[in-house]
Amino acid sequence: MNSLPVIVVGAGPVGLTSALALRAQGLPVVVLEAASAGRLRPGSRAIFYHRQTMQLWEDIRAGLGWEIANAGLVWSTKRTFWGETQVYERTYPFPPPGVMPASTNLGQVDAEKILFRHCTEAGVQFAWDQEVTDAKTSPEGVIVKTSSGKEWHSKYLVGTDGGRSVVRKQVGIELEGPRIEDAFVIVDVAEDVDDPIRPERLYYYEHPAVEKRNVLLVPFRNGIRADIQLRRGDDPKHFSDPEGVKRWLVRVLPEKYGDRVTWVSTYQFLQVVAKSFTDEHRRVVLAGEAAHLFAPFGARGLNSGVPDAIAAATGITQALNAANPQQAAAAIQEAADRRRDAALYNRNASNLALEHMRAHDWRTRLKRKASVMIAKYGSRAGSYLDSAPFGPRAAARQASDGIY
Ligand SMILES: O=C(O)CCc1cccc(O)c1
Repeated sequence: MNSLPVIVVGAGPVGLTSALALRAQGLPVVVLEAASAGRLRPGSRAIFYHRQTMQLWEDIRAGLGWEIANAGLVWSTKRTFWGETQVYERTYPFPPPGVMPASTNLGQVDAEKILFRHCTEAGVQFAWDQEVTDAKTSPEGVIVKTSSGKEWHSKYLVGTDGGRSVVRKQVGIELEGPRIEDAFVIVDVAEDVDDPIRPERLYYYEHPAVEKRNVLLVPFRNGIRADIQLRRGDDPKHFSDPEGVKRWLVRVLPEKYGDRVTWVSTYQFLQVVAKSFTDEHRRVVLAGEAAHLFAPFGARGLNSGVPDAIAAATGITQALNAANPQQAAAAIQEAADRRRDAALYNRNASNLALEHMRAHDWRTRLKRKASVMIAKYGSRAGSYLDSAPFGPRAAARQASDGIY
């Protein structure tokens, strides 16, 4: 059987980005996807794309970053409350023409539709209904078996098949890290386009209408994401079954949204990173959720999956053009190590956000309380309260040239 230069496993946003980045290098690409053509995954999932992410998309495919920027909703005001008191507000000016917004907000399903169209226009080949059942690497390449009974041979493979990645398991790479005990319920509601809420990101510590639970509201194009942080001892079902969702949702959003729920999910977040982003033969590179899973606060999931995908494509291109096998292996290892370093940095950033929200440590509780007391006298304390639930603003500098 002829060996393809590279296969991508998984047609989610990171897989589609890998495919486009490989096409940008002039390589033929086949994407294997377990689902059938046209599948639509429920839920908003990733909704928040940083400017760097849109710029990376624009770099690999002219017009793509801008299309996603324009398709999304740009909220320019963020506000934070402690109980009933507003402790911070900031409004950003709209960027001048030609400058990408600092972020845009678009449901992952809609971003995927745009990425998929660009992939087909760029000549990416898709093989649907191809659930990977077996993946083996050797010094020569990769052999993948799929549920359809087909066997696929390639020199390299990008594993973007999500948190339960079969590719990762097949090549014997484990995820390391904890599961956070606190539970969060995340709800999407459809926006009322004739009478939308103001496009503002709101964070409430101790929301008075929901017995002092923390609540985050993030508007995105045609929708709003509402997250509630449950208390220890709360029964997640009480907040996530249809009646339960409605009970708390209509206390944090106008009543009409109680009948506009489109998706509900309960999470206990994993904060895990793969032990290695490549296999022993340097033939597979893991990217996105196949390589790391973080809590969404700080939006470091897809925003780091995109640079993972591009690093994998660059490493594989270098390996295919390398003068000898040692040089090829070094190119793959370098890409894998760089993105693993970035993932460790991103996990730490996400851990800091979670620790701030959970406030299990007395020092965090003290710092938060002190900040509330002085927030009315200056914006620094308020700014801390506003940004801390999302972790440090900085991207993974040392690890990834300033990208997530
Ligand atoms: O305000 C921010 O910087 C991030 C807001 C956000 C967006 C999407 C998901 C999430 O958990 C937080």
